[in-house]
Amino acid sequence: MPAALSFQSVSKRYAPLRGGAPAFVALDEVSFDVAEGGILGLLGPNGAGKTTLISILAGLARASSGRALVLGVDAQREPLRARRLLGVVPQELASDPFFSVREALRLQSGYFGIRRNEAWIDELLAHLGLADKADAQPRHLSGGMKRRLMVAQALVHRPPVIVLDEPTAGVDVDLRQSLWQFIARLNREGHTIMLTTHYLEEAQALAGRIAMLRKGRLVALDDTAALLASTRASQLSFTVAGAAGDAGQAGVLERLPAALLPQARVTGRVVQLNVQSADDVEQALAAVRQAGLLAENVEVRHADLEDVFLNVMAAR
Ligand SMILES: Nc1ncnc2c1ncn2[C@@H]1O[C@H](COP(=O)(O)OP(=O)(O)OP(=O)(O)O)[C@@H](O)[C@H]1O
Repeated sequence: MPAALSFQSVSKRYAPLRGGAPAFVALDEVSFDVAEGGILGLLGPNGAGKTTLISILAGLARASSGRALVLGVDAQREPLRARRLLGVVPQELASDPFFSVREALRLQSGYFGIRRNEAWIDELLAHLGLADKADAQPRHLSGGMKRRLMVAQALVHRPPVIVLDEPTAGVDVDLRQSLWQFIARLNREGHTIMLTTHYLEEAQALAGRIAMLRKGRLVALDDTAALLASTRASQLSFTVAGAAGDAGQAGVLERLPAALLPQARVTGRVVQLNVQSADDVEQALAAVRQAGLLAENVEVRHADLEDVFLNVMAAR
C-alpha cells in the first residue's frame, strides 16, 4: 500500500536573479512519508520551505529534483490525477469576485468534472458554518469565513488526502476550535491530513506525527509522543518583580545571573528555563535570589511541543 503522501529527496532551488540576488535553496533533499489515515503536522519557522513543499505537491511549483507522490501518483508527472486525490487549502484566498460562495463551490466541483454535487456542498456549508453565507460574495466574508470557504473549496471533490497550509492563521478562537474539530472529524472518517501551523499547542493536540523543516532541511520527524518524550526537561518559569522587573526585559536581562543567561528565554518580565530535576529548580531560584531578584508566579511544567521545536531549531 503506498503512503498517502511521499516526499522523496525533494529539492527546490531558485535561480539567481539578474538584479543580483544569489541562488537560493528553498528545499534541500527533503524526504518523508505520511501514512494513510494519519495527521502530520509540518512545522518550521517563517521561510523554512513549508509552502514550497505544498506548492510542489499541488502542482503549483516544480521541484528542481526529487519526487512528490500522492497515494503513489507522481504530482509532477501526473498532476491532474494527483490533484483529484488531493485537497489543498492554500494560505491565500484566490476567489473570483463575480461568484457567490455556493457558485464558487459549484465551479470548483466543475473543475473536477463533478456535476451534481449539491448535497455535498450543502453538507460542507453546514459543517463549516457557512450555510447562511451561501449567497454572499466571498469578498464580503470575514477573514475567518474566507478560510472556511477555502477549506470547503479544497473538499468539494472529497479528496482522500487533505493538505492545509496554516488553516487557522488570523482566525479567532471560536472559529479555530471548530475548524480543528472539523479537521479531526475528516480524519476520523478516513482522510489523511497534512497541515502547517504556527500554533504548536494545536499541532500537539491534533497531529500524531510531526515533521520539522528548518532552512529547507528536514530536521525532525517522529511521532508527537516520541518527540515530547525525548525532551525530558521541564520548564521553570517565573516573573521578575521589583525594580529589575519594572525596567522590563532590559532590566531582567541585565540582572539575571550570568550562569542562567545562555539557556534562559526572557519575554518581558517572564523568564523560562529548562530544568531536569528538583535540584535544578532550587539552584536556579537560589541564583536568582542571590542576584537580588524577586521571583513571582513560580511554575514548573512539562515540556510541550513548543519547547521541543525551540530546542530542535536551536540545535542546528
Ligand atoms: N519565487 C521565489 N524566488 C526566490 N525565493 C523564493 C521564491 N518563492 C519563495 N522563495 C523563498 O523560499 C523560502 C521558503 O518559503 P516558503 O514560503 O516555502 O516558507 P514557509 O515555510 O511556508 O514560511 P511561512 O511560515 O512564512 O509561511 C523563503 O525564503 C522564500 O523567500
